[in-house]
Order: sequence, then C-alpha cells, then structure tokens
Amino acid sequence: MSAPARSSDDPARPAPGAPADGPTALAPPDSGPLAAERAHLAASRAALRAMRADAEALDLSDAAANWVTAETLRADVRRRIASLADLSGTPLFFGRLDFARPVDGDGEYGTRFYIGRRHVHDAGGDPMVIDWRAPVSQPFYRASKKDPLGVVLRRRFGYDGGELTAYEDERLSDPGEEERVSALLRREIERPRVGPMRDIVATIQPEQDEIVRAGLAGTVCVQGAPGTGKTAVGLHRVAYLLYAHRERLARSGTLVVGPNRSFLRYIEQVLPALGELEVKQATVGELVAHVEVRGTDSPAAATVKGDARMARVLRRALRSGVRVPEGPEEGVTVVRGSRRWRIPAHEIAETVRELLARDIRYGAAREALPQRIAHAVLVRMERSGEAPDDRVQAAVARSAPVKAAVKEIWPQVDPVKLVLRLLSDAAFLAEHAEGLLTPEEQRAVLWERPPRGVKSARWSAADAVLIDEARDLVERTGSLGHVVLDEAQDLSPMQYRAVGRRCGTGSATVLGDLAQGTTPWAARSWEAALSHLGKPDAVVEELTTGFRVPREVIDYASRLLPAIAPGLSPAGSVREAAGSLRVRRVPGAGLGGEVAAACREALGREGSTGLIAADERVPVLAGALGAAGLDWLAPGEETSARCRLTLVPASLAKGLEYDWVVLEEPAAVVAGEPDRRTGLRRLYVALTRAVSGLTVVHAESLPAELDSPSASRG
Ligand SMILES: Nc1ncnc2c1ncn2[C@@H]1O[C@H](COP(=O)(O)OP(=O)(O)OP(=O)(O)O)[C@@H](O)[C@H]1O
Repeated sequence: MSAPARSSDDPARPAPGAPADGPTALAPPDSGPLAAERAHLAASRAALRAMRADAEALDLSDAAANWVTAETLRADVRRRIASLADLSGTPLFFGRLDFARPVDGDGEYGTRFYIGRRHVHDAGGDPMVIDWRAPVSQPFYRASKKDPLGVVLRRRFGYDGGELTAYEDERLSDPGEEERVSALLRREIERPRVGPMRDIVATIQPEQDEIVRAGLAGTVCVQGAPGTGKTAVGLHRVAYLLYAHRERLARSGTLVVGPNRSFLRYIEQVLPALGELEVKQATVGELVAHVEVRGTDSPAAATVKGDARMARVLRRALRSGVRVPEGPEEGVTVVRGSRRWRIPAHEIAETVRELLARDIRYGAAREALPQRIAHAVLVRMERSGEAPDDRVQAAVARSAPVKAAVKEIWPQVDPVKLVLRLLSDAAFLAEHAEGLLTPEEQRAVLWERPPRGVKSARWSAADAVLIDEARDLVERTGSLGHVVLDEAQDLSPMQYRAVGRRCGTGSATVLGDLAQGTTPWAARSWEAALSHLGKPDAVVEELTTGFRVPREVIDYASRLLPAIAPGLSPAGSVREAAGSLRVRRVPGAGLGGEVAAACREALGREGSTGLIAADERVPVLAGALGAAGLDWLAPGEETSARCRLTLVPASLAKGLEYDWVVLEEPAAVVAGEPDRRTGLRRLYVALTRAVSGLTVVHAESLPAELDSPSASRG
C-alpha cells in the first residue's frame, strides 16, 4: 500500500478531501481526488436511479402474447426493480482499477473502472460501475506486485454510512512502493458486529476469490479453521455463479443448506445485499420433511440410521416386494376383439429380471413393465398379420389383466410405510440387513414399541432421511444447479446422500471444519464425505487465514486441536488485539452474578455480545441476566442498538459470531456432550465465536486440554 486509508473518523487521518498519497495537509472536501471520486459516486447514484425509473416505467401491456408470459415478464421486471435499489449505507462502489492499456469492461473499452456490487451504466450505456463479478473486476481481488495483471493503480474506498470518506492506493507497477496490509481491510474486519452477517465483497482475499470464481461444473470442498471465511466465500460463490451462469441457474435453481434456522437467519441478508434475491435456504431437516419429526434417537441408533449401509438395506427391502413369476399359471392373457394373446410366465419373468438388473428407479421400472408386456403382445399380433399401432400398445398396457399382473409382480410401494416396517419388524429388517448390519446394530434401530401406523410414529430426524432415501429409490429427486452446504462436517453419510441427490446433475460447494464436527457421525475425512455426496472428484481447498478471532483467542482455542483433530494445523489470525482473552475463576456460589457482570462489561464496548453456555445452563443464566437487569435475545433474533446481548446455548453457536463473547463454565460445555472428544469440539466452537475478545468465566476446573499455566488471567 502506498498510504494508509484516510478517514474522517480517525484522528490519525486527515479530514475528508485529503489526498491519500499527496500532501497530508487538510484540503477542502470539494477539491482533490476525493472530491472527484465523490462526484463519480453521485453521478453513479443518479444513473442507478435512472435505471430503476426506466425499469419502473416499462409498459408491459402489449409486450406479451399471453397471460403466463406477461406474468413472467412482470415478475422479471419486479425482480430487476428490487435489484436496482440503492441501499442506503451500502456503498455503490468500493474500488477502482486503472489499467495500463484499454481493456474490455462489460462491452466498453477503457482504462479506468469502478468496481461495485452491481452494474450501473449512464444514459448512453457506458459503464459507471462494473459488477464485482465481471471478468474485468477480477484483478481487483487478484492483482499483486508480483503479478499486476495489467493494473497500474488499485484504489480502495472507505465509507462512513453511505458517504465516501477515504481512499487507499496501491501502485502495482511501482517497484519502489512497499507492500503493506490494507488499512481499509483491517478496518472492515474490525468493524463492530451488530445485526446479521455482512457481505465481504470489498475485501475478498486472493485465496478466497479463487474459490468464489471456481467454475460451475466442479464441486469444491473448503476445509477451514473457524473464521477463515468459509460461509462468506460460499455465499459469494453463489452470487458469482448466478452472475456467470444466470440463465442456467435460474432454470435449475440454487440452494444454501445450513445447520439450523438461527444460522440461516444470521446469513439470510448477505445474498440480497449482493442483489441476489432468488437463492433458497434450508436445513437438511427441511429438505427431507416428508413426515413430522417428533422423536429423537439415541446416539447409537442415529449413527446406524445415518450410515450409508442403510441405503443398501432400504434398496434390498424395497426390491424384495418384486415377485418374479414362476408357475405357468402366472402368464398374462389379453383379449382383443375375438382373439386372445398369451404371454407366458417365463417371458414375463425374463423382463422382470432384466428390469431388476437395470439401474433404474423402482417407479420407472414399474411403469416400464406394463409397456413391456404390451409390447410382447404387439409382437405376437404383428407375427399373425395384424398391424397394431402405438394406441393399441397403450390400450393393452392399461388393460385389466396387465394391470393386475403388474400389481402382483411389481407392487406400488409407499416409502414411509417401507421405513415404518423396517424399523418395526425385526424379521423383515434381519432379512434385508443380513451381512450389512450386525444383530446389535439391528437392535439399535428397531423401535422398542412399534407404532400402530405412519401417523402415530414418533419419527426422528434420521428416520426422515431414511424416508427421503426410500422416496428417491422409488422416484428420482429433482436436482438443482448448485448447492452450497455449510457446516458440512456434521452430516451423516445418509444426509450427504440426501443433499447429493439434490445436486445430482449440478455441482456443490461444501464448507466445513473437521475440528468442529460435533455429531457422533461427524465426517472423519472429506474424501469419505464427498463420496457419500456423490462428488468423489471434488477438489479440497484449505483456508488458513482467520478473519474473525484475534490471535490470542485462536491460540488459546487451538490448544484443543491435538485432542479433537490431530491432523489439522492451527489457524492463523490477521487480527492482533492485546487483552482480547480474559480467563476468570470465580467461586461457584457467585457464578451467575459474575457472568452477568462480565456481560455488562462487554456491553460497555461497541457491537454485539454473546453469552455462550452449556445448553442445560441456559435457564439458570437467563435468570441471572434478568436479576442483573440485562435484556437478552435468542440466537437468530437480530441484535440492535437497543439490545446487543444474545444468550446462546452451545449447541446453537456454530457458524455465529459476536463482537465479545462471554463463555460460561467450559467444563459444563464439555460435559454436555455424550463423549469427551465431542465435548471438546463443542468447546472449540464456543471459544472461536469472538471478534474482539473472549471472557471465560468458570467455577469448576477448566478442562485439562485447555488449561495451562501460560493462559492469561484477567
Ligand atoms: N476477506 C474478508 N474480508 C473481511 N472480512 C472477512 C473476510 N473473510 C471473512 N471475513 C469475516 O470473518 C468472519 C468469519 O467469516 P465466516 O463466518 O465466513 O467464517 P467461517 O470459516 O465460516 O467460520 P466458522 O467455521 O466459525 O463457521 C465474518 O465476519 C466474515 O465477514
């Protein structure tokens, strides 16, 4: 960087209007480069307003021949108008590139381009702001001194609210200029967190940009320590893919899968801020909501139900209902006019065996069977001199004797009933789990008291996934164009399969951290997980630079790594914040009060505060906060200037972040999980939610893996 950012709100920096790399004397705001940039901002805003007014003025009354087309057009225009909103507080552009030679920027040759969230052009069609996703914008993220990509100047802009207040230049072709960490990037990363997750479009880093712009055809898996930007990268990647493959993805659809609703609420505004309003979001549970989930499984049962072997058990069970005709009396006789046509049992048996051998869905084979029998009838008709056409074939296929035979041979199967039977009928399960599940595993999945029917069954989340698998065996699940799967380390193999079939003909972005896996079935390797997803050839990338957690805190949390994920290296941090870690031991009797006091202290700072505790401690802490007169929110409820404290059960902390985190009783967080490794992983997640700092308040001893004489006390 040639100069640190100039900003009006930083006493170390000159007032607005000061040139960044010229003299640092105060300059009137209406002169110099900053004034010129502000003028371009004002002109771009006016151009955007004009574009929106044009879209609003579109008269569609004669544009479409029919009602459906007119509705589609209207919806398109509504979307366009919405996407052209000038969001106050969201800068229209955040960067500028000056090239040495003219390059193509959205159809216009030039040497200077402003990079922003969306494309803006003037009345003559010339670009005022180029979409960050356009090819010409790429050097903004990737150009370096080593490889300037034709860029002579990269300028980053700083804003306060909607106002342009600073800029920062890098002269990439100037060998004399030393490389520095961008002050604007640092400022962006350190901006206090309130409200939902923000986009990072102005500061995407080169290694993140490579993932964001990876092609649509391939699946990318990102392993990354807490706060390395996996979620941010995944969301920006969807926005990028929608830009680069708009038509194809508009047809096929895109989906972001997250671990729970509060997480989805936390991230839901990122894509709209990037102008993308059409991306669906769901949890895995919502994707497979074919039955109402009211039950829970023991960890042992859920692990077996989530194992990929269950897919084979289901397949066997489903196909066991198919009966290959054997006796001669099982042939089919069709009467047409005065003639009778008989297809012998052995011929039908051959067709059935062939359909079983082919890898087609149960339902598709069931539809093919009557056609195949009818075809055999037609062949016989032709041989005896008749000339039947397709209509005759269709009529034979629909005839009562053929229908009756098909019902007998290839019965219709209700996937829900199939799963119900497997989980209730020990003999049926044993027959189809033979050689796949041990007797103990079979006992684990069987209901102790089988329900009377589908409605009264207390289905668990894992059962719903089994039903989804069974449905897919009967009828193929539709595939989307692209699926982003976040916190992927927690999925069971059967859940991977459920997500995988929803991008069977598309691609996926898989995001996760093996060290944060907190389910008994959590992925041990990305290779195995990706093969369950049906994308064994996916590339695994690693992100190692942490943007959330200050170094002191991530180093503290990383003490757990040898116990929870020995193969993974600790994350780095771009953030140094002295005094960011405080560990306080207090007497057991005063724990609640001390925790409330730590929260009050954290609330004295700007930004959000998260109080994270073992799930079962939440009610007690709610009481302690109440007694201290502190208002608090539940995760997923939006923090505001009025209420900035969230009480977070440890089980819901994943993926979230708070400016300051107060973590109560780490030992209880560990003890809240069925085994120690999972407990320590849960603790690792809780320890890595903080942006500015972490206060650990405990009465019990700290878990040995975390405790060490060198831990700072305060
Ligand atoms: N290039 C960047 N510029 C500015 N901020 C960034 C950048 N990359 C990530 N961040 C910020 O760092 C924080 C962590 O990002 P994110 O939640 O995507 O990380 P993650 O890897 O998904 O973390 P976790 O594993 O804890 O879920 C967010 O506040 C995000 O906005």
